[in-house]
Amino acid sequence: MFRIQDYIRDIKDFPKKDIIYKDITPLLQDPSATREALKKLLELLGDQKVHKVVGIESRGFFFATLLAQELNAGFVPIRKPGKLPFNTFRENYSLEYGEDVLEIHCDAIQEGEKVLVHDDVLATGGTAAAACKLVEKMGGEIVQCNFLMDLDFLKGRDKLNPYEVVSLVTY
Ligand SMILES: O=P(O)(O)OC[C@H]1O[C@H](OP(=O)(O)OP(=O)(O)O)[C@H](O)[C@@H]1O
Ligand SMILES: Nc1ncnc2[nH]cnc12
Repeated sequence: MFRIQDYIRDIKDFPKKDIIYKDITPLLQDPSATREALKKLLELLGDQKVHKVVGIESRGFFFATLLAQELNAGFVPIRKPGKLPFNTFRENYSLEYGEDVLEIHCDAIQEGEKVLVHDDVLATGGTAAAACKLVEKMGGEIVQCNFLMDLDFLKGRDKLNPYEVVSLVTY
């Protein structure tokens, strides 16, 4: 039986002391495990219509592009500041080990589009909440926020209260 946790390894004190970093590169290296994880994310979405899949830099990009292909939806990157070449909207946020800004292209989402937000890890929820704010500012409707894993002790779900939140494994 497929267990995603068998493909996620803990790296102690990365990128800072006292952080146990959840590394998904073992999952990405294994095509059948990647397929299984993708299948499970799609099962959790069900038959909800999606126009755009938003992936959050950088680890959110991997599965967001796969999800977009499977759903016949567009892929939209949300990136760290200064990386997107066209006009952007931006949002400040804080995360488990620092502060940052996220940006999205101003023409990436149209009013009324249904949007799936994907990232690899839900930790404090600051990143995903900022991504959702950007989407909603543009008139997008969040269908679901999905994650490979969530770190329950950091209470990220509390920041995503209005949305449906799913993940493949909870730590
Ligand atoms: O729920 P939060 O506390 O906001 O944290 C979760 C975010 O932290 C990680 O990204 P990171 O900023 O480390 O960037 P990376 O994906 O480029 O490694 C992870 O991929 C999520 O995007
Ligand atoms: N512990 C963690 N491991 C991997 N990504 C993260 N993003 C925020 N916290 C994280």
